[in-house]
Amino acid sequence: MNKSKKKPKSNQECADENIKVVVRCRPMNRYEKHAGMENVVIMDTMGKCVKMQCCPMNHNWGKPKKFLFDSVYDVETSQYGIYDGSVRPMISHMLQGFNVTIFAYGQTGTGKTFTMEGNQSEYGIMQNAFEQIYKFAREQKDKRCVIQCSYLEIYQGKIQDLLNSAKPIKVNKSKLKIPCKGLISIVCKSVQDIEKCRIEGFKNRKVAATCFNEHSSRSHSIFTVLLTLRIPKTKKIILQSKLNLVDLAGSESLLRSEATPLRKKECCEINLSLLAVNKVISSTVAGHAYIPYRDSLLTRLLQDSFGGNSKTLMIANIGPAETMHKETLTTLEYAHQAKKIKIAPRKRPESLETRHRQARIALAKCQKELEETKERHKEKREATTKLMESVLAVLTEISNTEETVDETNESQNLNNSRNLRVEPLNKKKR
Ligand SMILES: Nc1ncnc2c1ncn2[C@@H]1O[C@H](COP(=O)(O)OP(=O)(O)OP(=O)(O)O)[C@@H](O)[C@H]1O
Repeated sequence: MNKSKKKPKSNQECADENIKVVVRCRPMNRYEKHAGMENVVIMDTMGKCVKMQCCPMNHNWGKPKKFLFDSVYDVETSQYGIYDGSVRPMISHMLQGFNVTIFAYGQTGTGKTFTMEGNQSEYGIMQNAFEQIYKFAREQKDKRCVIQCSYLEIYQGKIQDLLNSAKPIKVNKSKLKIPCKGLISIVCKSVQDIEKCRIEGFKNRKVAATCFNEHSSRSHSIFTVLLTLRIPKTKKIILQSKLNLVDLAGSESLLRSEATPLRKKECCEINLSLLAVNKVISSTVAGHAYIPYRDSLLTRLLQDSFGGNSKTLMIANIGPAETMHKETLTTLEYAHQAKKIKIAPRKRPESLETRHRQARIALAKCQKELEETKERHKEKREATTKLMESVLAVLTEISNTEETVDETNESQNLNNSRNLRVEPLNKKKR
């Protein structure tokens, strides 16, 4: 029998333009090199594919696992290389009015903070993004461009304002959307201003040495840039968009970390919130009606990036060493799954204008229908009145006729009775 087998869709075919997933592999660190570890990851930048060798530690050699992504960056890729290849187009979307989220995801010590924040010698995504945004702002000669920023971290299930550490952020648990009321937002007139905020906030982040990373972030951080473009005379907003730059804390194995009780507690919180991210990704991809955004603060804050009105870039950071094999595989599997999420962002404020226009059109349509119905009713009422009049006329005529008939009958009866001869009752007919 000639059974036509359905060709399985490759990840590229399922690709949704609104969520891009790229993978970046950091070089072996000093410790890994010193220990002479095997490299278990092959980064095929041209083929946009990551091949994962089976782990020599598990003596489980076989065919390497293959994962396709939107882009793949190997150890040779510079910070600017990843910016130019995958981040610049996202910032361009933001400058066109879309909300954009860029987040670094992966195991501890794989280079998430390095990718987002850079170091003294190389800019990270954040500084390069600021340059691009302010270049755009400078070009807006006849418009007023306002850029604001806020910077928060989620540490042990609490939100902390990194630009105003004195003020705790109240979490409104009943609200599903944005639970962080009171977060400070600073207007920044230049790249220097916004960079000052980033540095200031970065200093306030919870960082600690762990056995995997000397400067491990113990919290998830979200740096938000809000761009508003107005016409100076009318103050009308012609463009408003938001950029979320997210540096997630890395997942780490409790069993493998020789951690203090505090580090273990932090580790549990981090792993739980990352698990919540993974659950949100799985449920969204599976098309479940209920997506568990409420499982953690992180997923509540990132709700828009996974299923709402945002274009999203996920940078999955991995390490090449055999000791990280299991964690790298998990990161790649989740990143691969995230690629299948479908989101439909709308431009802002075009979306607002569009919605207003659509509402106006709908209103005009309703008014037209109302008028038509009124007209139809008027016609019907007139027809009904006419009909009623005709009915009345007919009824009147009938009653007149009846009266005439009655009168005729009465006079007839009278005549009849006059003509009647009263015969004696006892007279028999012959
Ligand atoms: N692509 C890279 N090139 C050179 N060095 C890198 C690269 N990626 C990471 N590193 C270095 O690796 C170390 C760990 O990186 P980083 O702190 O950014 O990891 P992380 O994923 O943010 O970790 P954590 O989740 O624990 O915060 C740093 O010293 C960093 O400079």
